[in-house]
Amino acid sequence: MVVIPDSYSTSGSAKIQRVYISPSSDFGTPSEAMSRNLRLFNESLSNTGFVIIHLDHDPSDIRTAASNFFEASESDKMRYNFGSYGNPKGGYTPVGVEDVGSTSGSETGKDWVENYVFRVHPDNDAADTNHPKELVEAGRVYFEQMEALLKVLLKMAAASFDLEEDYFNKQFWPGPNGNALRLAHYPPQSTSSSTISSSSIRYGAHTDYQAFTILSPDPTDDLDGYGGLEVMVGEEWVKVKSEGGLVVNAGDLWVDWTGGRWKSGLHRVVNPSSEEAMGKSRLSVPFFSGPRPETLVFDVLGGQGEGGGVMAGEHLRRKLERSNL
Ligand SMILES: O=C(O)CCC(=O)C(=O)O
Ligand SMILES: [Fe+2]
Repeated sequence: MVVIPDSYSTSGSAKIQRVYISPSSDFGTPSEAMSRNLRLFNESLSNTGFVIIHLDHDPSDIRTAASNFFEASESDKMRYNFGSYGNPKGGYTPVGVEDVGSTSGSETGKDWVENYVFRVHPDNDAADTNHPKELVEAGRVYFEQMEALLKVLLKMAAASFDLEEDYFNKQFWPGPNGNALRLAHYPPQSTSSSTISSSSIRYGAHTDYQAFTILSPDPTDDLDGYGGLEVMVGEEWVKVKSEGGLVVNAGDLWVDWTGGRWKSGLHRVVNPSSEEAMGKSRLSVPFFSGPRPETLVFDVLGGQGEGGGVMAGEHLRRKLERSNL
């Protein structure tokens, strides 16, 4: 039984809503509860670009596998570096390479994060590249859970705009699509790193590049002094309190798909402010989703219009180039 905490108030009238969903939700026969959830989902994404999803979910296996991996020495981890961040094979990227803020014009310098990325689909099987076995096994299970949830979210999106149930799902499957799992590890900041400048934060302000991102945040994010994920609502940075839910946000493509009705919320990960939290690491697990790269994304309500539409893969490529400069 999942208990949903009270809906999440932020500044002004814009609220990040909490929505309970079950993976077996049938959007073809809407019930009263379902209509309410759909309304909150739509409202939350329109006002903030974020929504918190509560469901039966246990990320402990992937979190344990990721923590074990990041504990290894730098040279061991570098054996799994297969190129720049965003390369098709994924793999390990050390601290001091990515600068995600530059994709949205914010200047905080290199991000204080190391990460591991992989994709699982028939034409780009994670097992074909030399990924660490323990990570891939736990990752494969988690990836499948995220894809199941994504399918439900895409149905909710279609229902929000009175489109046929599989309107968006058909743009993702059959793949290969833009889905990718990222394991993000933010090392303790009490130990200084020469690759990082003093203006750096854990992850600079940015919007996500594709469709939905489904994030399992670090549970300590809810505590005061621990930093963590923040989203810009109106003119204010607001701390995202997941309270056990998964944080879902709409990436840039939703702005194109919805003609701007849904926001691609600007977000960042800030440094801890308490002495205690500075000595702790943070681990988050975002799952990014995107349609097949050749998908032309245009306003589903307004039509394709004059020269409208953005090619999903092209948009992703441009954003990744900027983040690695
Ligand atoms: O670590 C987090 O909580 C957020 C990560 C993020 O924004 C991203 O990977 O795009
Ligand atoms: Fe993000």
